[in-house]
Amino acid sequence: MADDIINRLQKTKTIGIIGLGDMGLLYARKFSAAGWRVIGCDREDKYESMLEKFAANEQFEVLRNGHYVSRRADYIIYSVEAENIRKIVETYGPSTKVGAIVGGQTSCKAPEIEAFEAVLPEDVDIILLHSLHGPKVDTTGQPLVIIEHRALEENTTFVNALVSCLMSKRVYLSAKEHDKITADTQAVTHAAFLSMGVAWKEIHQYPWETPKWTGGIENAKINISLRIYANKWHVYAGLAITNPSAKIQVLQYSKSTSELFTLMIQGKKQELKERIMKAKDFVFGHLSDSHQLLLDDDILERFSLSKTPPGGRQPNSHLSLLAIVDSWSKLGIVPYDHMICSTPLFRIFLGVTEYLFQSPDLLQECIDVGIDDTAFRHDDLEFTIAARNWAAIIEFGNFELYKKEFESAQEFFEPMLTEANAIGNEMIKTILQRVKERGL
Ligand SMILES: NC(=O)C1=CN([C@@H]2O[C@H](COP(=O)(O)OP(=O)(O)OC[C@H]3O[C@@H](n4cnc5c(N)ncnc54)[C@H](OP(=O)(O)O)[C@@H]3O)[C@@H](O)[C@H]2O)C=CC1
Ligand SMILES: O=C(O)C(=O)Cc1ccc(O)cc1
Repeated sequence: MADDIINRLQKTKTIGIIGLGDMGLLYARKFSAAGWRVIGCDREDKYESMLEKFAANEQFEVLRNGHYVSRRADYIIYSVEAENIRKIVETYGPSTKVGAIVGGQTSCKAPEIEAFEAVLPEDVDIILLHSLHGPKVDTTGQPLVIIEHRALEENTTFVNALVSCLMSKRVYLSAKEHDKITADTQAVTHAAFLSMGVAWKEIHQYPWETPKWTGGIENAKINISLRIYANKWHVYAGLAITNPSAKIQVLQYSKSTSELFTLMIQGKKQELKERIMKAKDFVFGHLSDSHQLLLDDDILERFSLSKTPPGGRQPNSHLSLLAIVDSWSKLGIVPYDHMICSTPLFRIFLGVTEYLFQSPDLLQECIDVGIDDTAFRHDDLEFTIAARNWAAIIEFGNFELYKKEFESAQEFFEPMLTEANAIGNEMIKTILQRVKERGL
């Protein structure tokens, strides 16, 4: 975008952020550093502490509550818990400045739009955002979804001028398209790693202390699972529970997991192999011979949390990876089509899955282990139960139970979360660099 347009807009426009948590703060800092006038607030009862925290050292202004932000800002971004979006918009929406634009950063757009349409005056435009990464990830090159739901052309120009400082890859979608794709790239991805965490907790094992889980693929599973458990439960609960497509997809993931596991314990090797090969063909069949793998086991080998030198890759049934390919195939999803809304975690999940399915010997080894080796039976049983439990919690939309399950595993992993986050950051940086080099 031309600098003169940005400069002109910066002289007249004010950006408002309601919710100065992790993502709101990221936006407030980025926009104010780029020269925009930014005002923001968090919950009113935290006003004094927010002033203390931010007034002296930040370039944005902290106000008492969302009314003060709404009446002054030309673009107001709600960056609050998904569960509460309706209530919060009902509180501050009527105070929106005449002719302003309103948007939100919540991870599922159907409830956000519903709230805005129900509450906002008609003279207010609606342009939604969703940065597809966590608050600690560099915004450069990451997907940023923009949903121009109800907007005059001059207002879309303004929002595009504003977000250009994030240097993200802008993706224009409808709210419906966004929710359908992110159900896969986010909700199911999280369901898989949440289930791994619960399974480890249930068998009372820290995977970095057990030689069974060594090697690159295992490092990716461990680091990502712990990365999720180091975050806030409401982010994951909100994006899964409020997204209707997520319920269907997470349920299929659980169904695929239990059906594959059943074939394993029944010893039905031929049936298992046929089902896996059929799913493989659907998901990866279109890749050309020159397709370069997103990841390989070696590149992930060094990101280990283990204190003892890595003993090299160990055989595993990789039920969690077999099940994602089976569920993509059952739902008719080609995950490569979802790269436009990919998060770092999804790219890693797809990367390790692709590696497994594109390495014929490794895939055969999984099938053999699944059928002939009982070493992973208990783990796979717990994984199957955990996947079903998450699917039920999401299907019934139970935030309280989600929180309880999440925090119980979070507590189990607590001693390792800081270290896992640090190593996870390094792993993600390396992988993103590689993905970038390949222009993906
Ligand atoms: N974290 C992530 O990786 C990403 C999150 N998102 C989405 O962005 C949104 C924000 O997430 P995130 O920043 O991580 O979460 P946080 O919990 O860090 O931030 C939300 C903030 O909003 C505050 N808040 C609650 N009610 C009000 C209110 N009435 N007025 C003003 N502020 C209020 C919260 O206060 P309190 O905690 O006291 O309730 C909290 O500080 C969520 O919808 C999430 O799904 C999107 C992309 C990435
Ligand atoms: O990459 C992930 O899946 C994360 O865990 C971070 C995240 C969480 C919520 C979002 O809406 C977008 C990104």
